Amino acid sequence: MNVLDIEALSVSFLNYDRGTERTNTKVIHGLNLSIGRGEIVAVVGASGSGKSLLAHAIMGILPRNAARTGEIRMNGRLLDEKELLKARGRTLALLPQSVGYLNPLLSVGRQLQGPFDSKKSMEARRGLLARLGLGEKINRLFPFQLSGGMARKLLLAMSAQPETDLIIADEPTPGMGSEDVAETLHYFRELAAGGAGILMITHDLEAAAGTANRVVVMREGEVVEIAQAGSFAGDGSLLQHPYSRELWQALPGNGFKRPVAREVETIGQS
Ligand SMILES: Nc1ncnc2c1ncn2[C@@H]1O[C@H](COP(=O)(O)OP(=O)(O)OP(=O)(O)O)[C@@H](O)[C@H]1O
Ligand code: NI
Repeated sequence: MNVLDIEALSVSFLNYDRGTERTNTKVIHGLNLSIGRGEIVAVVGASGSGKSLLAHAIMGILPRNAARTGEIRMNGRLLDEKELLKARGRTLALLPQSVGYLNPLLSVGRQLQGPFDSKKSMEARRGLLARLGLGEKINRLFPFQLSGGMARKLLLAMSAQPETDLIIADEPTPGMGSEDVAETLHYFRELAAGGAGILMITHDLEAAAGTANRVVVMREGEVVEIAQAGSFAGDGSLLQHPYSRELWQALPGNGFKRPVAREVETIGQS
């Protein structure tokens, strides 16, 4: 059984313009995705393509003005309100994209230990921080005293739960040095080896291709391709969609080719 099954997920926002006029903006269109036990699936795509909203839809934390259709199942069970309440922070973990999720008024030590966290989770978290080079001293610091990379490590540690089946990591590594990035990716591989499913949203296509089993390429709310990670190699000819190839070829090691902007494509076609 898969850890995660998403069927025909769509998310749209209802916005009120000029008082009474309502506009409905679709930001995710008919998305299908499954993650098996022990599998790492990366999600890549330009800024605004809907990656974080996908994460928030799975976690059940979309903003109030968002409307969602489609089905999301975890371990075969529909993730409705009741299931989400049981799963979040236990079998379902989120590593949020923004360090703004940290409480500015709590020291690191106090953020790290929620009221219901077991000794086992605390051991996992402290162990992870130590692996990332952060010792006990960090406990006394407050979020404003942390560098971007340190804050990111704290978020990673806070997401650690011994019973996690599915972890949604939204940009886990920006601001981290290369050794810490490698350590973080290694940690995800360990989690996967233990049977967890991992959805890793990232701008780092090389890290995605080097760590994940499959890579989901999103553009403007749509999945253009779900590729085997190994297809991101050479000149990208194993990739099905031109946009996936563009992303791959835009990397410094692959020629730095500038991606063709959507507008230019459209003008070219008309
Ligand atoms: N509360 C909201 N109301 C209306 N539109 C929203 C809201 N939140 C997000 N959007 C829109 O949904 C789209 C997708 O946003 P999302 O945050 O998922 O992008 P992303 O792929 O995570 O981008 P990034 O790589 O910059 O993190 C964007 O166009 C954004 O403007
Ligand atoms: Ni995002």
